[in-house]
Amino acid sequence: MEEVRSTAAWVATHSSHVTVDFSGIEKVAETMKNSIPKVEWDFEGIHYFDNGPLTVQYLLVLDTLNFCFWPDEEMSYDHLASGLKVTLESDKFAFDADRLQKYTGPQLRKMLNWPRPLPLEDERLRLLHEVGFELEKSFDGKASKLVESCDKSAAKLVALIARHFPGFRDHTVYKGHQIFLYKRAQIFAADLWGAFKGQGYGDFEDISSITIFADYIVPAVLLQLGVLRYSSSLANIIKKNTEIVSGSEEEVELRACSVYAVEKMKELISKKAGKQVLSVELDLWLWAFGIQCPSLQHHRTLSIYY
Ligand SMILES: Nc1nc2c(c(CN[C@H]3C=C[C@H](O)[C@@H]3O)cn2[C@@H]2O[C@H](COP(=O)(O)O)[C@@H](O)[C@H]2O)c(=O)[nH]1
Repeated sequence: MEEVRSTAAWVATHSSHVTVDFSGIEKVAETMKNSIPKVEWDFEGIHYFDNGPLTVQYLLVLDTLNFCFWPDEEMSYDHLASGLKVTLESDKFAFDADRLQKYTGPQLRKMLNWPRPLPLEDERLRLLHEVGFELEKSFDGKASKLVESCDKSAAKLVALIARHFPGFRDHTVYKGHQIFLYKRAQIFAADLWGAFKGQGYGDFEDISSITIFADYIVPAVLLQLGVLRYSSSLANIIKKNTEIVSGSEEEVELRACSVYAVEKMKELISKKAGKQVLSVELDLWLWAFGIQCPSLQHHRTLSIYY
């Protein structure tokens, strides 16, 4: 999304807690120019897929709830993806718009096979209800209709989602400037593209316009790769597992500098390799690398956006 790229760049050129290290980017680009990383979408084998509209419904529900697992140290993304998959395989009407509007906490925990309250459980329910209500009101209850109305444009899909679903409006004000990150809206487009291998509901002419998804894993990976640098006070906060407030300068700089750094990395690798690399591909490689590093210390922000 252009407004994600340009506003993330504004943060990166005005930041102080997090800075982008271009020599780090150069080094990573140099190592990757010949072997551009290809991580398979669903490399874990945990997602529902039937090559049809029900998969689109599954991915929208998945990305409605795809945030903030860290408060429960036993919970991670794969519990969400696989729990929703099992739910849909045992009841193909489970994600119908009217059903989404009525789920309760105990029902959601049962879906995810979770023995205790989920992190931000009330918010997860509110967001599920919101998506069910809006799908019913504007898209005949079907996420596939939402995707069909975006003319094969990922950017249009992200804009449509931001317009219809307040819970996906991942933006903030940083030093008086509005910054757009749209992590869950963009990852929904990328999940469609990955699941359907660029065909059918995943056929986007402008998938190259999607940036990385500003979550809490990728910034930590970029720090480890020497692509990002943290101030000593920020490094300390993260080391002590102290929470960082949503909307704070530190949080916005962690997320936006990650987007900007990978956009720069993408440009450099594409130039060196002589062919276009996608941010979506770099993201998946960075994220997969991150979740395999058990010692990775990421920042902790309570957020419904990532
Ligand atoms: N940047 C980026 N962030 C991603 C993903 C994914 C999953 N992508 C699926 C698509 C294809 C693959 O096969 C994956 O299965 C989740 N996340 C974010 O990470 C955090 C979860 O971390 P932990 O608490 O350790 O599970 C949380 O903010 C979540 O929103 C990604 O791809 N990129």
